[in-house]
Amino acid sequence: MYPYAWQETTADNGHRIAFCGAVGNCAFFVQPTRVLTCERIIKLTINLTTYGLTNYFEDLAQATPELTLARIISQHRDLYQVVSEQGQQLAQVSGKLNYQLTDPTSYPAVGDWVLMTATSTTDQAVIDQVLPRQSLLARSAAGTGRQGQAIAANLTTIFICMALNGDFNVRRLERYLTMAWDSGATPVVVLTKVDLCPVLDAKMALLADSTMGVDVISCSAKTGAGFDAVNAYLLPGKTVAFIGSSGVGKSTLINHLLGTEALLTKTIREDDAKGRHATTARQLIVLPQGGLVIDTPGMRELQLLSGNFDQSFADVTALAKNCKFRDCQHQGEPGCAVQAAIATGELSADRLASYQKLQQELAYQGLTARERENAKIERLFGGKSAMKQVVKQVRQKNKRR
Ligand SMILES: Nc1nc2c(ncn2[C@@H]2O[C@H](COP(=O)(O)OP(=O)(O)OP(=O)(O)O)[C@@H](O)[C@H]2O)c(=O)[nH]1
Ligand SMILES: [Zn+2]
Repeated sequence: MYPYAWQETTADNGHRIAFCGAVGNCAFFVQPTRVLTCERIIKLTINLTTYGLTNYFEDLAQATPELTLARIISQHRDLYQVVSEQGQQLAQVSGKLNYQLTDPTSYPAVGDWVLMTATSTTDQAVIDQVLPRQSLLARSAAGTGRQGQAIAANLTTIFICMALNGDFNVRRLERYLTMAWDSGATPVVVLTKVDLCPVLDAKMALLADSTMGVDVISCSAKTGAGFDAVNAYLLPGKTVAFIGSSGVGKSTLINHLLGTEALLTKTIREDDAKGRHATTARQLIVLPQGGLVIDTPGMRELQLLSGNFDQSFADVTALAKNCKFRDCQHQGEPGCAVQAAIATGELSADRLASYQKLQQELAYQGLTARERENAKIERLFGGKSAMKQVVKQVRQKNKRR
C-alpha cells in the first residue's frame, strides 16, 4: 500500500474512513490517527479521473459498454497491472487481440487505456482492445528482431532532462527532441544541476537554435530552483515522463514531485529485495498534486525509432524547401539553400551534421541486420563490389609492407 493512494472521508457514525486506491475494495473504520479495526470490507469504486481519465477515453469506452475500461499502470513482459473502477488486477492480451496486433508498438504499454472483459479483481483480466492513443513514446528494440517497442502511452508532456555539467550535449538533446515531438506529446527541456554551472547564459545560448518553440527550465535539487516550474505542468489528470541519460537527476526530480524523498527510493529497494516483481514495481505514479508520472525501466535510455524533423529541425526543413532539387541531400549539390545558409552563418554546420546523422539512423530502422549492413556498405563504399575492391587494395597494400 502506498501512502499517496490513501483517501479519507467521514463515516455516518463520525469515524474517519480511510481507503486505499491501490487495494480498491477494502475499507477500514479508523479514528483520525490509527486504524481501529477492519469492521467490514465493502466494494469501493475507484475514481479513474485520479488516473488521468478524460472525456476522450470515456467516450470511446462508452461505445462498448459490455467491456471494462482500465489503464495500464505497469508491465512485466506480457503481463500487465491495470486499474479499473473495481481496483487493480493483472491482465493479459486476449488471443484474438494478440492475433490482430501485427506491429509490436501496437501492444499495450504503460499509460494505455484498454477495454477488458470484466472479471473479479482476484482473477486475471483479458485485454480485448487498446483504445486509440493520444501519444506514444516508442523506441527501437535493436537486437530483438522487433521493429520497435511501445514505452509509454498517452503522455501530455515529456520532460527531456539534461544536466548542465558533463552531460551537456546539444546533439543528444536534438535526438531526444526529434523523438519526443514524434510521440505526439509536448517536449519540455529540463536543464538539471544548475548549481554546478557557472555559465548558464552561455549554455542557454548554445541551445537556442535547437530549442526554438520549446519551454526550457533550469533547476537544481540543491537549491530547489526551477522545481515549481516543473510542478506547474503536473495538473490533475496530466501524464508526464522524464527521459534523459543516467545520473542527470530524473529520480531526484520525481522524488521532489512526490513530496517525499523516501517514497520512490524505498519502493525500489523493496522491489529489489523481492526480485522486482511485476506486481510491486510502480511505473505509473499518482502524484499528490494530481498529475501522473510514468517511469518505466525502458524509458531511461532510448534509441530512436521514428522522428519528427519538421519540429525538431524546423530551421533546416524550412531552408531545404528552397533547395533546387527536391531530394537534395545538402552535400554540395548546386542550388542548395541549406549549404548557402551555412556559408552565411545563418545555420551551424554542426546542426546540419546532427540532422543528417539522425536521418541516417532512422533510414536504418526497420531494416534487418543484413539490410542494415548492406545499407552501410552502400553508403561507405557505393556498393558491395566497390567494397570488395577496396578490401582487395588494402590487402595488397598490407602484403607489400
Ligand atoms: N549538484 C546536484 N546534484 C544533483 C542534482 N540533481 C540530482 N543530483 C545528484 O545526481 C545523482 C544522480 O541523480 P538521480 O536522480 O539518481 O539521476 P537519474 O537521472 O534518476 O539516474 P538513473 O536512475 O540512472 O537514470 C544523485 O547523486 C543526485 O543527488 C542537482 O540539481 N544538483
Ligand atoms: Zn540542399
